[in-house]
Amino acid sequence: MPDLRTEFLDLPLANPLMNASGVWCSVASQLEALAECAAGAMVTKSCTLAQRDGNPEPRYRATPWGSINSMGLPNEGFPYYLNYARCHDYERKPLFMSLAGLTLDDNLTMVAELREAVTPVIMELNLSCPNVPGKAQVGYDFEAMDTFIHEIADAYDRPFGVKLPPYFDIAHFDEAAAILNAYPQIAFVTCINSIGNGLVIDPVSETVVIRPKDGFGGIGGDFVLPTALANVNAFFRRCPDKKIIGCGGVRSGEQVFLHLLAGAALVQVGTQLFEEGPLIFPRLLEELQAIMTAKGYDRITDFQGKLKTL
Ligand SMILES: O=C1NC(=O)NC(C(=O)O)N1
Repeated sequence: MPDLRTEFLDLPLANPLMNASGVWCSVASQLEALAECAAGAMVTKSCTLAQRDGNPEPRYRATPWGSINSMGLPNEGFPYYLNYARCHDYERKPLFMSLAGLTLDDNLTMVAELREAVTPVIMELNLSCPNVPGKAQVGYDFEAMDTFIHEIADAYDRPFGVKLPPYFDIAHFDEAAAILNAYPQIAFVTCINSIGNGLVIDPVSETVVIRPKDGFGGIGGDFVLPTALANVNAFFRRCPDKKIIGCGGVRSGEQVFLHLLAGAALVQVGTQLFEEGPLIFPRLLEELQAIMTAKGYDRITDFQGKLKTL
């Protein structure tokens, strides 16, 4: 039976799977379900300094190929998730905490408090929420991204990671990686967040399917897989001293396999977890093991990051 165990930042994990921030991780009951499920790690919903209701509903819609969402960062506020982080059983699995402050100052306030808190939680700095009306994604403003990371790295004393939007231009992969490589404290890069500001239209009602922003929202699911794999592999090639966490388009063991092949150390599940719940994890692990058995791989490192080119 192939061995799915792995490690991340010197922590042992039962397997490389975890939820994507925002899915099944907003309140304690969901977080407890993730702590008990088969996933090797877990991350909290991106939090802002204060509690937020988020955007008006309907703000999420599943489609045959994935999903569109404009949640607008609804969350219980930083203290709620910091309290959960204090109570989490780290022997069971690592916990990541996603921060998405609406301003640099808010992020610095949260990071300063996280620094003081005695907890082994791993910080994932979300630079890529596409759904807060009027707020451009920091990940698409390289000067702002450099400033945010510089200030936050200064204010925080531990390794952390960043959640990036998808990039679509080689020059942008180069520029983003150059910024990240200037900060050894950035231990990992999570690629990708949803593809921002897509538009799903119902042909029968001739209407958009979500209320916020005239129906514009982040796209997840099957359609984003090639872009997710490209971003994972682009940063895997450009940031040899950092780990890459893959996110986007995972609905079966095959896509987990592809993310790992492209260079991901861990793989996050979003849309399909939203639809299927935490029982998706045993299914994905079984499917991944079947693929590894068929290919004669005994462990993840037998193929991780070993994508071939022609
Ligand atoms: O970073 C985020 N990405 C998304 O696709 N949606 C959520 C949100 O809107 O809260 N945040």
